[in-house]
Amino acid sequence: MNENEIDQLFATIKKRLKDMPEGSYTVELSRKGLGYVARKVGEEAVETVVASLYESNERLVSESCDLIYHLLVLLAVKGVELEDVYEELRRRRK
Ligand SMILES: N=c1c2ncn([C@@H]3O[C@H](COP(=O)(O)OP(=O)(O)OP(=O)(O)O)[C@@H](O)[C@H]3O)c2ncn1[C@@H]1O[C@H](COP(=O)(O)O)[C@@H](O)[C@H]1O
Repeated sequence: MNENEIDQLFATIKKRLKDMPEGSYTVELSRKGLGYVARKVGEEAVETVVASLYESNERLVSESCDLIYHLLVLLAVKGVELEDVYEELRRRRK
């Protein structure tokens, strides 16, 4: 399978949540609970908006990475597969 960066990151996140190694930020985040992870997604979304309006494209790229990472952790914590998201995107394709 031709895995992209997002597929690879999601696989790593799921592995961290399965193995629960110490020192992993993903594990640290998941231990704080669903509400905390969900709030982090909201916080990173706001930071992405601020970067797009008031900062550089470099900052926008950086905040987008934070947003994507935290969204992937949220999906993994909820047990949603990235493939389900891809499928929905394909369903919407015109
Ligand atoms: N892509 C990421 C990634 N993007 C962002 N972050 C973390 O998200 C945090 C950004 O949020 P903040 O700026 O709010 O940071 P913070 O103040 O430390 O966070 P809080 O105290 O508010 O929770 C930083 O600590 C970053 O390290 C990430 N942490 C991990 N990854 C990747 O996820 C995979 C698993 O990482 P570990 O779980 O650390 O092994 C690896 O491939 C990593 O490269």
